[in-house]
Amino acid sequence: MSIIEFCSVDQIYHAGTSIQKKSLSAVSFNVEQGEMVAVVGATGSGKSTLVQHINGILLPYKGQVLVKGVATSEKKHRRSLWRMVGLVFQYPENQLFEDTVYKDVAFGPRNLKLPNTEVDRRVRYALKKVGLDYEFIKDESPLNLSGGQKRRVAVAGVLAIEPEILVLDEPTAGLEPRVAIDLLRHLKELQLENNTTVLIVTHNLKEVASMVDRVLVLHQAKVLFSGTPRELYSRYYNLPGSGLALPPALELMLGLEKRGKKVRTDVLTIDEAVAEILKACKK
Ligand SMILES: Nc1ncnc2c1ncn2[C@@H]1O[C@H](COP(=O)(O)OP(=O)(O)OP(=O)(O)O)[C@@H](O)[C@H]1O
Repeated sequence: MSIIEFCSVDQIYHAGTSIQKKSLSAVSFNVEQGEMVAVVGATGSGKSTLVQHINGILLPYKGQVLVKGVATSEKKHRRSLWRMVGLVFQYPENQLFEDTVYKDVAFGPRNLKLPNTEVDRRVRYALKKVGLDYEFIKDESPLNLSGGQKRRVAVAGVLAIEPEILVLDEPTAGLEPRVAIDLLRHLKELQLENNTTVLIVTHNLKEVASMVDRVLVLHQAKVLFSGTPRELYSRYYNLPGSGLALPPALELMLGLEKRGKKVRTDVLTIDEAVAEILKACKK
């Protein structure tokens, strides 16, 4: 059984009014336990709408979303769904409201009525997972932190709930590239160490292409493609309107191919591109 199943899901905002808007149309896909999936697509394609179905903030207008085999619409399972699925909204740092980092990260576990020792363990664990030094940062006011630090604290607040499924809507938006890559690296570690299922909504597939197992491309409320990043890039030209940018390593390979060099055109990383260039030089 897949951990997440979307079965022919339609979503309509303001249904039955003159301003109704279909933002998901017959969306079907599965996510396996422990997978890391990127959700990409042009602005307005339905990415945020889609991920808000996973913890039941939005319920399907038609069809079903199942998490561990249970429909998100089942009221009696709501609490366990919220514990299982951690959702990090766009710009989550706007929701930091406590006077210290410690209290902010502890908010979720305290809400779960966990004993203080367990709350403390989780705060330490979550801050470490996002690359922050517990002793250094725990008593700081969130207001005094840099943008990147605030983002990490906000993500730590969700990690402290220890969700089995972690959904992040544009987690690197507005961060400088070095900070963004570091945060993504920590999310990858979390996936690999804890078998956490991770879904990342992003405009920047280039940034995550080498770390995700699968990419889901949305286009005008529909799933246009679901497969590995390599499969996606090898079919890139068949995906008009997806608004995808190529990773620099792949652009380099396509440039070489245009100049008559026989190189692989499914590379994702600079290391792979270097290996191809060295091979081409030897020929
Ligand atoms: N609360 C809402 N009320 C009405 N329409 C909405 C609402 N939220 C989103 N929409 C519409 O649904 C469609 C999908 O929006 P959504 O935010 O899911 O797209 P997205 O792919 O996440 O876009 P972006 O990349 O710009 O964040 C858009 O046309 C949007 O205008």
